[in-house]
Amino acid sequence: MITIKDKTFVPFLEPVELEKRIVELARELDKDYEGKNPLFIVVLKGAFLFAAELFKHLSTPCEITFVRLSSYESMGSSGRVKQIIGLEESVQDRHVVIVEDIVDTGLTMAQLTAQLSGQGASSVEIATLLHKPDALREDVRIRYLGFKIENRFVVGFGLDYEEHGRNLAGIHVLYEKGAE
Ligand SMILES: O=P(O)(O)OC[C@H]1O[C@H](OP(=O)(O)OP(=O)(O)O)[C@H](O)[C@@H]1O
Ligand code: HPA
Repeated sequence: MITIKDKTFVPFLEPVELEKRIVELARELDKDYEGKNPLFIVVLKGAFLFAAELFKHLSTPCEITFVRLSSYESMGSSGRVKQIIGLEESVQDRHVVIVEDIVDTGLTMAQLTAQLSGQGASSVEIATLLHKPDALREDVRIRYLGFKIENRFVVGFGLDYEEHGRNLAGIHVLYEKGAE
């Protein structure tokens, strides 16, 4: 068990499990994007560790860029997506892969995919480490998925609770009595 601020979290996905699955995702991406010079767009802050691990194992020639979007406040969605750092590159006629840490309500991904398609990308796919199907409120199609998880709050491996816990090597879930 670990304590972050006022909350207790318990281990949920170990670093070795994460790495194993991320290597598999990198292999799939290598196969699907060979010769396509994809543009990977990493959504900061949460996706920084997933992206780092993924790109270490990816060998297809590609470009990597970053945006910073924010919608989650404390332990819930604010219902609005703020663009803190936007995209510098043109996506016109590019094969784009969004690299995200988690798809929760789907609001962030629904807005970003619509924006990129509207800007003339040839294709837009989502690669996310985690997804909570029971929390989804938008029509979002995930092409590359690490783990489907229950609708419970998680931290670690890039994900935060009130900006803390991003540096944890594994994913931890909020401890709720009776939910273990
Ligand atoms: O599916 P949704 O309900 O839109 O939630 C997912 C988004 O929420 C988190 O970002 P957050 O707003 O916490 O910013 P951060 O990445 O800087 O922590 C996460 O990194 C996703 O981008
Ligand atoms: O479960 C979560 N934890 C941390 N950040 C998040 N952003 C969306 N869902 C989550």
